[in-house]
Amino acid sequence: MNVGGEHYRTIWLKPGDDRVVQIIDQRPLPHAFVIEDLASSDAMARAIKEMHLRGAGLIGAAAGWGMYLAALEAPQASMEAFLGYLQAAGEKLKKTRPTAVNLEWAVDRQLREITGRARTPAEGVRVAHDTAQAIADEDAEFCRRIGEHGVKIIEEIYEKKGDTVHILTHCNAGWLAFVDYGTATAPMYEAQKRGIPIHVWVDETRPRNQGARLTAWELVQQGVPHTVVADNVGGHLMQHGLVDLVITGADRVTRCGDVANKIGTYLKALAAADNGVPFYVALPSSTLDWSICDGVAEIPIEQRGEEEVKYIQGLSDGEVKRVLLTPPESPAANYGFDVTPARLVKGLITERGIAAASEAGLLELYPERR
Ligand SMILES: CSC[C@H]1O[C@H](OP(=O)(O)O)[C@H](O)[C@@H]1O
Repeated sequence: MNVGGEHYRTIWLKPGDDRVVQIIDQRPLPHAFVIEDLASSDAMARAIKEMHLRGAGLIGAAAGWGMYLAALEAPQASMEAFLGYLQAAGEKLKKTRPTAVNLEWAVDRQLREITGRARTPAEGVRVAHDTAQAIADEDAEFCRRIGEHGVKIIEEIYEKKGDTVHILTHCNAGWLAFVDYGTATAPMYEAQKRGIPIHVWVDETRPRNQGARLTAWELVQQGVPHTVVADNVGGHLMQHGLVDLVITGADRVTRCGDVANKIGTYLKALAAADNGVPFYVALPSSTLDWSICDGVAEIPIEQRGEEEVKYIQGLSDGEVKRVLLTPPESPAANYGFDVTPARLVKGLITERGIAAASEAGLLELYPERR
């Protein structure tokens, strides 16, 4: 990914100090670009919970590196004490955010690899390091492949239309939400590379405004034409033929194809269905939860603090400020995610190809899950 012409990932081990993980702190974006050092598993847990970093794939990679930091700080005297510390650190990391399944998946993968491959704490540290790096590299590679599969949808629309393809996206499922490329944005970047003219409608995504702050910033960095719209504009745009395609990310997708994603996604899918606009969801397989089918009943939905709804942050006189938006007495509710039923999803763009949003469709791409 591109920041001021320089290539960055969203998370990496600090050059020259392999006891420190570095991340892009997403809180001051788009007004300041800040790199943060994280030197303990507690610091990583805090960074996930307080959303210094966010997005399903990135919190998975962060959990992987968080377990590596836990391995460094764990007692090294016996394997039993070492593993006990890692179990507890894993539980702490898993509790930070409940909806994106990547977090749980990365912690469990680390525990499995360490218990299966290490005989001493020193070996455990090495395995934790290699596994964290593998999770991050895999995330980037899977997103790259999602771009290659997803671009075919854009290409097809362009061939029929012969004019700019207008794509609507919600929240930030871009490279900031993963290790590189992103999911919803990967097909857009691939289209741009292939010379297909695109324009992106960016939902602002209240209350934290990941669309207005992060997706818009990413698209500026990549030079992709886009327009930020208030969250409620999508239906109007679709009614007037101004959206050819919707692509969003996902935080958890059930084996039956139900999709949990940022609050407001469901309303976009309803509007898309009513207007015959294809609604696609892009995700790596680390976002699939094979253990559940009914997303509305079974996916835990994160509720965050009311201050995220009541206050808004922006740049004023060169300073990032936070101002109160509501009467101070009004209580606010902050549901972070909603579930879009599989019937509203035209297809799931994965690293292995595009699947129908159904158990049969997913099993065709992932036969080892049968
Ligand atoms: C597919 S991950 C991007 C994703 O991240 C979101 O949530 P958050 O910013 O709260 O971590 C959201 O659901 C996006 O679509």
